[in-house]
Order: sequence, then C-alpha cells, then structure tokens
Amino acid sequence: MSDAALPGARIPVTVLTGYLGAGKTTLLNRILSEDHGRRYAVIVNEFGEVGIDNDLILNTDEELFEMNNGCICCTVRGDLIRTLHGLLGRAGQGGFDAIIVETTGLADPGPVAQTFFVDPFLQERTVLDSVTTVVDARHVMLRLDDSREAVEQVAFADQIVLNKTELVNEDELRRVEARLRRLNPLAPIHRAQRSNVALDKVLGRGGFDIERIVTLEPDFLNPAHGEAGHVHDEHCGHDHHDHEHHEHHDHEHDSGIASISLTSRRPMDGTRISLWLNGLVASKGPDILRAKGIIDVQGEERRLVFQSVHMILEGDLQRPWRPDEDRYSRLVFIGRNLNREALQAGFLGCEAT
Ligand SMILES: Nc1nc2c(ncn2[C@@H]2O[C@H](COP(=O)(O)OP(=O)(O)OP(=O)(O)O)[C@@H](O)[C@H]2O)c(=O)[nH]1
Repeated sequence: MSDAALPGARIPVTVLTGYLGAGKTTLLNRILSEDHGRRYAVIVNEFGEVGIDNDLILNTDEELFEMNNGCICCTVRGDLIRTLHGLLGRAGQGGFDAIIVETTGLADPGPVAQTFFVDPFLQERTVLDSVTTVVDARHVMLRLDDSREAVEQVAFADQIVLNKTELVNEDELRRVEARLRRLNPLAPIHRAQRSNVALDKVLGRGGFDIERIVTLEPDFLNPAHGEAGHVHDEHCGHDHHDHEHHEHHDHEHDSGIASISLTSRRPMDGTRISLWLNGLVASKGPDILRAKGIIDVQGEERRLVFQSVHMILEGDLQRPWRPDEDRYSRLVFIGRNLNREALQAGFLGCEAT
C-alpha cells in the first residue's frame, strides 16, 4: 500500500492533458490496467454534452467520475472542486490512493492545476504530483500553429509523453522535440507508442514545480475575480462567458470548434456505416479533429468502437453487449465547419433496413 493511504497523508493528483486524440485515454487505460497495487480515482472531463469516454475506459473497479459539461471555463472548475470534495469525503477509508484527472483535449491545464492551490480543502488534502501532457507526434506541429490550448498544454507540462512516434520518421521526431523544447525547456520528453511510457517514469515523481509555473504565470496563486484563474462557485453570480450553447447536444467552443453527437437506437448496417465513416474522414478529415463512437452493428454481438483523429481511423470489436443493456449507436464529432444535418442524414442512412 502506498503512503497516500495513510491517514492525514495528502493524496497525489496527476492531471493528464494533451490535445484531442493525443492518447490520454490510452495512457489512462494503461495506468488502470497495470498491476501496481495502487487504486486510482479517475475524473474525466469531456468536451461536448454527451459523453462517450466513460464507455471507452476499461472496466476496472476504480472509481470513475465523468464531467461532460463543456469547455474548461469557470463552471468546470466549480464542478471539479465539487467532485473532488465529494470524492475526498470518502478517501482514507480504503477507497483509493491517488487521483487522475483527464482533461478535455481543448483544455488549458492552468485553471485545472490551479484548483489544487486555491481551494483550502484541496490544498490540505491533495498534492499536485504532475501535469503530464500527451503529444501526438503526427499532428502536433499543425496544432501548435493553430491552437492556443495546444501551446499552453506543452508549456505547462512537467513531463511530456511524445506519443504515436511510429507515425513519423526520426528527422520529424527530432523537429517535433526541438519545437517542444523551445516551448518547454525543462520537461522530460518520453517517446511512446500507444502511450507505453513506463509508469514509474510518470507517476509519483513529484514533478510539478510551482516555482516554474509562477514564473510562467505570475498570477497563478492569486487570481482575481474576472481573471482566468479565478475560481468561481455558485455564489459568484457571473456571466457564463460568451460560449454559445446551441440546440441540444451541440456545443461550440470560442475557437470555432464544435462538437456534434448523434444517437440511434436502431442497429446499423455494418458495411454501410464503415463505408460512410471511411468516406467521411477521407473527405472531411482536415476539419474533423476527432471522432469516436460506439456502434450497434446488426447481427454482431459485440460493440463496434470506432475512433478517428483527422484521417486516421480505427475500428475495433470490443466486449459483447450485455443481455440487460439497451443497445444504441452513438457518434461524437469534434471539429470545425461540421454540418449537423448532413452528418445526421448520413448516419441515419446507415441504419439497417
Ligand atoms: N497509430 C497510433 N495510434 C494511437 C497511438 N496511441 C493512441 N492511438 C489512437 O489514437 C486515438 C486516440 O487515442 P485516445 O487515447 O482516445 O486519445 P485522447 O487523447 O484520450 O482523445 P480525446 O479524449 O478525444 O482528447 C485512438 O484511436 C487510439 O487507438 C499510437 O501511439 N499510435
């Protein structure tokens, strides 16, 4: 058993960050399935209003909390604080030894990390062990050009998992590493495939360095109301920023990135849905940053899980549907210029007749 389980010890927290599709859930699943004798509580924050990640995280007996109420703005931090308070009410009773927070790929990790320094109860009960950033070696250069969040995630990290290294050659990897170094000269960079970094290299190392972060963001420890780091709660009475909330299940981020989720309760035709998805990522891949889904294929007892990052698409038959489980198909698309009507029509066109 680890020290964290001792009464009075502060519980270590790892914040996992990294752009959409970088490999955070893959790393989380490794952490949850490896035999290290520690029990983790996991908090997942997903972009978009219909969550899917809790279905894609491997079944374990860990505690899993999902927050899928949108962008990392004040509401999420309020939620994060409430979730952590609830969780820690039960800690120390043999519940868990450490906490992992997986942030949405569109998150600035600053406010998430700050949560552990500005809330007195969390300050007393937790210690931020690390902000670990997972980077997609294939797509990161583009992202660093067009996404402020991607830059913040790299700059903020105390360690970087440079993932998907098999998708690029050594020269490109060196260019990527040089660019990461310019943004963050200190964080160790661990090359990985399928996030297969040795866990003792990333967990429990006490890598989070508050002094470096205060140099990077001078107001980190004393954010004022109205400033980015201010922790809102239900007493604040502030506007909910300028994020637009569209009709149900759509959610638009201020960078023009939106998420659309589609659900059907009728089984899908396996051939048709696979042709449609392949065609879609081939033609719209540059705009579809990320897609994932669980599909009920007619005549198939197992759930089809599909994932794409731009044009790279994977499909996998996973566990069987349980007899008592309602079958459904659900897809989530995150990207720019998404056409809900066209996506919906294409999706429903794949229902088995
Ligand atoms: N080729 C390749 N694919 C990978 C690697 N690691 C993860 N993937 C795939 O990349 C996709 C995204 O992986 P996830 O672990 O779900 O990424 P994520 O960062 O959790 O994604 P979001 O939660 O949507 O931000 C999945 O299809 C993974 O199977 C890798 O090293 N190489």
